[in-house]
Amino acid sequence: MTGTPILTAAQMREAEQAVFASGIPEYELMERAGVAAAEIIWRAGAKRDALVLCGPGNNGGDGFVIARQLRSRGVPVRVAALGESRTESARKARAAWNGPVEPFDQAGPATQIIDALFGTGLSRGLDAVVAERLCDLTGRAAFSYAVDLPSGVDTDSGALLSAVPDFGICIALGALKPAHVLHPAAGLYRRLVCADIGIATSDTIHHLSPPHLVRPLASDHKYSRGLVAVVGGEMAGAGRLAAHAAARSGAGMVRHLTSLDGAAALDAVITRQARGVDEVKAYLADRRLAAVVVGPGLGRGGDARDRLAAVLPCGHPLVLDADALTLLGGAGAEGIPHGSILTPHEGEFAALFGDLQGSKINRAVGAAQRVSAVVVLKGADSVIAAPDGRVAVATGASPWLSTAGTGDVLAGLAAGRLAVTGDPFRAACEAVWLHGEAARRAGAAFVAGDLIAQLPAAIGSRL
Ligand SMILES: NC(=O)C1=CN([C@@H]2O[C@H](COP(=O)(O)OP(=O)(O)OC[C@H]3O[C@@H](n4cnc5c(N)ncnc54)[C@H](OP(=O)(O)O)[C@@H]3O)[C@@H](O)[C@H]2O)[C@@H](O)CC1
Ligand SMILES: [K+]
Repeated sequence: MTGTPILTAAQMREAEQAVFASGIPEYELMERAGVAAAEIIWRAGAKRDALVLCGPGNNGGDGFVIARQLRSRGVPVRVAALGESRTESARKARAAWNGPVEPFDQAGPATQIIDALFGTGLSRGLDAVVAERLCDLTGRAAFSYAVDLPSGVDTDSGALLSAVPDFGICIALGALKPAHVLHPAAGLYRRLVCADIGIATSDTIHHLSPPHLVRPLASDHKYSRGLVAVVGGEMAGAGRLAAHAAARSGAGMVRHLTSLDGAAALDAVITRQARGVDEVKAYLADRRLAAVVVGPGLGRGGDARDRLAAVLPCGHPLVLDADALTLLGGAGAEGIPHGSILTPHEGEFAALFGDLQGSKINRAVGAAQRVSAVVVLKGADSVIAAPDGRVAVATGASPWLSTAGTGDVLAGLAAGRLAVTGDPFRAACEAVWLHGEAARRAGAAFVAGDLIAQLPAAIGSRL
C-alpha cells in the first residue's frame, strides 16, 4: 500500500543533510541528480536540440550537470541562465559545463526545453517576465521537462505562485514532493518520474500504490468475510449504490436499511425497511456486523438526524459520508467514534473542519488527528490520512468520476473493505485505489453503477 515517499521541502533538506553526514559531498548528490535526469531526457528526446534553463540555486546546478551529460551524448545543447550561480555546488556544475551560457531573457526556442530554474528552494512567484518567457519557450517546445518541480509551484502545497506552463515530463529528484501529487501543480505534467539519487527516506507520507488483496479462505463463510449494513434513509438510490458497491467489495453480506416502503429487492443485497429509529437500532444490535456505512441517501431532516444518532454509538466500525458528514458538520464534528472512516469532499470537509489551514495533506492530517479517525479528503487528488500521521495520496483519478453517485460507491466500497480487513486506514487506501481502477476500466462517460460492475475485475487484478 505504501508507494513512493512524499517529502516536504524541509524533510527533503533533512534527508539531504543525512546523506552529507554519511560522507557524501553535496556536489556528488547534484551529479547523481543531473545524471539521472539526463538519462530520462535522453530516453525521451534522444538527439533533438535542447535548451536548459538554469536558475541561481541548486536546481540550476542540476541543469548544468544535465547539459553536460546530454552534450556528452551528442545532443546539441544550449544553456541559458537566470543570473549568477549562488551556491558552491551550482558554481562547480557551471564550471564543469565549460560551455557558453546565454542570458535567460535572450534565449531562443528549442525542440526540447529543460526547466531547471527553481526547485524546492522557490520562495515566491517568478517575476512576471521570467514566468512569461518560461511559458513561451515551453509552449513552443515539442519536448519539455521540469527538473524536480515545475518552476513557480509551491513545493509543499501544490499552489501556483506565478504562471506555470504544462510539461511533458516532471522528473522528481530523490522523492516526490507534495506538489507532485496535489492539484493544481499535479495537473501540470503528463508523466511523472521519480529519479533515485540514493537518499534514504523513511517517511509516513506516500503516493498511493496498488494494494495487495487476499482471496477468501476455503473455510470462510458470508459472516466471516464481513457483514456490512448501509443505514440509508429517504433517498433509496444513493443508499442502494453504497450497498451494491459494498456487495462487490469482497465482503460476505450486505444489508441495506431504508426508511422507504416497498424496498425489498431480489438480489444479493438484502434490503430491509427500517422506518423508525428503534428498528434501526434493532438491526444494528447484530453483533456479527463488521462495518456500518451511514450518509448516502440518509437525508438531512429530523428523521435523518435521529437515524444518525442511532448509528454513532452502535459500536461497529463506521464509514461516515455525504449527509452524515453534513449533519455532523452542523454539530461541530461531535460524536464521531474513534477509528471511523470519513469520506468528505471539500465542501463537507469545510463544514466539519473549516478552520484547518495549510496544504490539503496538512488539513487532512489535522482533521484525522482531531477526530481520531481516518479521513479521506476526496478530489482529483484524494488524501487519505490516519490519526497516527500516516498519509497516502492518490493521483491520476479519471475526470469522469465527477458524476452523481460515485461518492456513494466509494463509501460502500470503504465499508466493504473495512469489513474484510478490520483496518480503517488500509480499508480506505484499498477503497480509493479500487475506485480509481474501476473508473479506469469503465472508460468514458460512465455512471456510478458502471463503476460497481468493474469492481470484481479491479479486485481480481490485485489478488
Ligand atoms: N535536496 C536534495 O536532496 C537535492 C536537491 N537538489 C536540487 O536542489 C534544489 C533545491 O536547491 P536550492 O535549495 O538551492 O533551491 P532552488 O530551487 O534552486 O532555488 C533557490 C534559489 O532561488 C532563489 N529564488 C527563490 N525563489 C525565487 C524567485 N521566485 N525568483 C528569483 N529567485 C528566487 C533563492 O534566493 P532567495 O531570493 O529566495 O534567497 C535561491 O537563490 C532541488 O529542487 C533539486 O533540484 C539536487 O541537486 C541534489 C539533491
Ligand atoms: K524546475
